[in-house]
Amino acid sequence: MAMKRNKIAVIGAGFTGSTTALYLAQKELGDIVLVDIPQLENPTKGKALDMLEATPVLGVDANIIGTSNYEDIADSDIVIITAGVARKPGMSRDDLININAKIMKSVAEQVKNYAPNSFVIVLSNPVDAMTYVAYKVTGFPKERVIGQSGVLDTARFRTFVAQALQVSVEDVTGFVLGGHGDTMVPLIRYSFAGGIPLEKLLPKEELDAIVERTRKGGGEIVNLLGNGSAYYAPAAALAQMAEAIIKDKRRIIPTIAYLEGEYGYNDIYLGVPTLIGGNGIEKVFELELTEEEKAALDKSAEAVENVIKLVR
Ligand SMILES: NC(=O)C1=CN([C@@H]2O[C@H](COP(=O)(O)OP(=O)(O)OC[C@H]3O[C@@H](n4cnc5c(N)ncnc54)[C@H](O)[C@@H]3O)[C@@H](O)[C@H]2O)C=CC1
Ligand SMILES: O=C([O-])CC(=O)C(=O)O
Repeated sequence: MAMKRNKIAVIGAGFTGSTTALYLAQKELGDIVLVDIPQLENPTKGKALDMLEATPVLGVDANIIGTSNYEDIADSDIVIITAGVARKPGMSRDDLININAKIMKSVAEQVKNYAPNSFVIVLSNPVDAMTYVAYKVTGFPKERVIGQSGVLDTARFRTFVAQALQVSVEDVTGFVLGGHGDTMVPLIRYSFAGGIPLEKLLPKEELDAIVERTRKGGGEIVNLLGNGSAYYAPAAALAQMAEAIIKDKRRIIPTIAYLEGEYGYNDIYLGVPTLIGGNGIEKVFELELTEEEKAALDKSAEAVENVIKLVR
């Protein structure tokens, strides 16, 4: 049997979607279908063609098309959903719930119809609740519907730690649990630089400040950009998750997973450490938490539950 390239659909060809498509092409992970609404069909085709014309210079083979026709996502192996509205200064991610839930429902219906065997990776905010909507509407098994927050949140944490220590970002690992909001729970106890616990390398006040900056990391970019939210780092996170599935890398990375009893929560999507490979989410790691850490996670889960309640 002839081998075929993977097919990856990216729904929403705005800042995060188009940047993700470019990273996917650069990593030569498969052919890419960029989808946006009919009113933006020409700009979407234009972005795709422009990217395609970069491939000879980049030295990668990937077909890239732009479309507003969902038939074009037929039989995609992976569908990345970035469709929706981004927040502006002064807004919280949760303020997007009504408008983005509507968009997510319509997109998830199309994914269910045209790409029934795909792995779905959700970015649209509020992302924990949007991943829940995608899961319910597609009816796909929980292993195949995954949300992105933790790779981005730990990337921000790692950046700030590396800056403080003046060391390579590669040697810093982070660990963030909970919802993708200001209540997220970066766990210092599980974070290291070159295997050395961060608590041995930085004073408590400095670590506390890094935790606080990480929690508000999305808002920091929103305030700087003025009219939209982060996209380079979020897109890099999406490409890493797609790569983990396509190459069956069996990476241990934090993702937004459906919980059925893990950490004491039920019928909720929440950020937790997971094993990601060729079958999607292959495992949720349940760790012992201190009382203080568990209380912080409970608070974050409650904030997520309050939003999911609105779409359940
Ligand atoms: N989970 C996370 O860590 C992050 C989440 N986000 C979220 O991702 C979403 C996208 O952000 P950006 O790309 O910056 O926004 P953007 O506004 O640049 O792009 C969104 C695109 O979605 C399109 N769209 C709307 N309805 C659609 C539909 N039914 N089908 C296809 N496309 C549709 C819009 O036309 C637009 O082009 C936002 O909700 C944002 O809050 C952004 C960064 C990080
Ligand atoms: O802050 C936002 O609205 C976008 C986002 O989720 C992030 O950059 O973490």
